[in-house]
Amino acid sequence: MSQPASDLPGIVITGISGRMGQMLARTVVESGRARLIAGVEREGHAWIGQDIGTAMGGPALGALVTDDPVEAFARAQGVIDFTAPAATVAFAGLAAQARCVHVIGTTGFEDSDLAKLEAASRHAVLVRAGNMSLGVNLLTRLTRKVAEALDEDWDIEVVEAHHRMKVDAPSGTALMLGEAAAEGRGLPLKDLRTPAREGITGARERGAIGFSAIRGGDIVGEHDVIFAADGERVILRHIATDRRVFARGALRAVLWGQGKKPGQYDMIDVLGL
Ligand SMILES: NC(=O)c1ccc[n+]([C@@H]2O[C@H](COP(=O)([O-])OP(=O)(O)OC[C@H]3O[C@@H](n4cnc5c(N)ncnc54)[C@H](O)[C@@H]3O)[C@@H](O)[C@H]2O)c1
Ligand SMILES: O=C(O)C1=N[C@H](C(=O)O)CCC1
Repeated sequence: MSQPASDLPGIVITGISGRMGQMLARTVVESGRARLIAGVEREGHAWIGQDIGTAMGGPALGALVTDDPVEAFARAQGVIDFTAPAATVAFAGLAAQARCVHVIGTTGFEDSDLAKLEAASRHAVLVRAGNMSLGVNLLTRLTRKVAEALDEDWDIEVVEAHHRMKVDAPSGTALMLGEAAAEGRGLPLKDLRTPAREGITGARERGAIGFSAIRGGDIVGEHDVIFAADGERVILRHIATDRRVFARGALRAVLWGQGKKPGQYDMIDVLGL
């Protein structure tokens, strides 16, 4: 891997040592369409001060890992952020101050976090999606269409599976698919969402949308949207086998966001779906 010396957009990756952080670093550098200028990690992390490439076990890239996002964002045009909700909310304020395009892949936000991201997007471009892959974003469109076409005789269930280290459930993708299904039914997801099932739950409520989560091994991300009626089922499925699909989407988003008006966007905007 080597970096082009040019006026390509400068990118900072937060959570650089993470599963997605490292995949993003490789994707940005290999693309030749952007310059990786710094990686951000938590204060006290073993990678602070090291070159990103050498910290990842490869050749040097001429970009360091830092615990100072303010300084790093000041030199950048874009921030790609797959970390954790509290970190992302803090980065959103700093990225907006630096007028960087902030691409957010982090999942697991509370409504109060989302309000803070909305506030940051008044000053800068923010692109957020619970899944940045082309396949899943296309699947949200298909889900909405199928939910529109089938009445409430068809029960909707979203089933997702991820690796053993994932900390949030349902996944951001499952929520995107649930929102798409609810949109197809003409209501917000909060009105249709079934609480997690355990014990004597009673029979299923007509029209509700249910979620189930599996956690195990190194599963990258699998999602089924099941439409179940008496005597037949329709199942829409996406399987991710490589995190590169998320990283490619994030790179596309950070390049797309350059020069756009401040506001909050998603991958449907980026992909033009
Ligand atoms: N939207 C998508 O397409 C997509 C795809 C994959 C993962 N994700 C989401 O991205 C997030 C990260 O996933 P992961 O598998 O890479 O997790 P991970 O635990 O491997 O990596 C997270 C990284 O963030 C760092 N971090 C946490 N707080 C920080 C802070 N305050 N400052 C700097 N760095 C900080 C951690 O040290 C870690 O290196 C999760 O929310 C996950 O659900 C989204
Ligand atoms: O590995 C993860 O964590 C993933 N998170 C996103 C989600 O919550 O849907 C996307 C898939 C991988």
